[in-house]
Amino acid sequence: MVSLRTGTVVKAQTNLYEVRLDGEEQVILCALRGRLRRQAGDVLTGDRVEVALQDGGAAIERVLPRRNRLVRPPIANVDRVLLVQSLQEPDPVPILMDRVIVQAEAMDLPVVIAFTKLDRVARAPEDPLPGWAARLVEGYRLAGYPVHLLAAPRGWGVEGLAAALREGVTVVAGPSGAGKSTLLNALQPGLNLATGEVSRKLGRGRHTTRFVELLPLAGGGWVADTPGFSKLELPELEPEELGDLWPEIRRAAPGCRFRGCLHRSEPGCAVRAARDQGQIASWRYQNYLVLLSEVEERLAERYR
Ligand SMILES: Nc1nc2c(ncn2[C@@H]2O[C@H](COP(=O)(O)OP(=O)(O)OP(=O)(O)O)[C@@H](O)[C@H]2O)c(=O)[nH]1
Ligand SMILES: [Zn+2]
Repeated sequence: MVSLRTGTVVKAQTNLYEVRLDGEEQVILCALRGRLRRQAGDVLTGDRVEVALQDGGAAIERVLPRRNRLVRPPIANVDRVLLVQSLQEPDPVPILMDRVIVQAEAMDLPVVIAFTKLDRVARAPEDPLPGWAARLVEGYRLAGYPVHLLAAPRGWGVEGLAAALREGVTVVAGPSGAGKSTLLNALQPGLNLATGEVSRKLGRGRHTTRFVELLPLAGGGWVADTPGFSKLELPELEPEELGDLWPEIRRAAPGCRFRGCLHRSEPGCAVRAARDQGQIASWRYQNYLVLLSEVEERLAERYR
């Protein structure tokens, strides 16, 4: 008797796959069905698969269509990017955050922002933030991103973030030392990731071939054990496309006088008007201009 079931690959290794069948807690080890075997490596962590269960054995029969896929880490069907950034040590560099966000936006991935180490800049979770931090949070909230403020070792903000990650698969991004491992440990007390471990797993060492694993979170949902978006390069795009990757610019742009407005110095620019009215944070707008120049320079180099 063969029974066909669907499930999710939680860990793809060479020719061996850990699959969690829908509706079950347990993870089973699967081989690949012949025809798929030639394309090993085409089955990724996060893939939705059809599994044939037959006395004693389990084999992946088919990979169901993917909604998306990341190259680094190799993972399919990502639901969101969690951008983790400490409020202090390392200090936030907003344009670096915006570079990560632009990459996620280019893939249509929702972004959730978690500012960690709140206890370094506030005595209590409700205390007002220093001005610079308040402007940072405000700018991202104006853009429409959910922003969480946390101090995981004190339990501040952990529940709210857990609720935001309850569904689907999350890939974490953020600089070394931002508190990613600390945060994941707070979200899944069984994990016991050594602090500093996430980046070691990043594979900054050249020879690391490691397998991405989806870890279940205590409050529901899954998180990839390997961070993504560590490259700060912008995706290939035309200058006119950059604004689409900034939600607050995207919303205002239809009001611009000229189609193809780059929102720099064109007359009748609704994006600049929105900035003047405080609907777009001026630092976000400035970062957009910096990245716009970068996109233009890269384009110019291509024709040189
Ligand atoms: N005060 C305070 N310290 C924190 C907080 N979160 C993390 N830390 C500390 O910050 C340091 C770095 O935290 P990690 O969790 O290792 O950071 P990471 O992002 O995983 O770092 P990499 O693995 O290098 O990418 C550790 O010493 C943590 O104890 C926090 O909310 N408040
Ligand atoms: Zn404009």
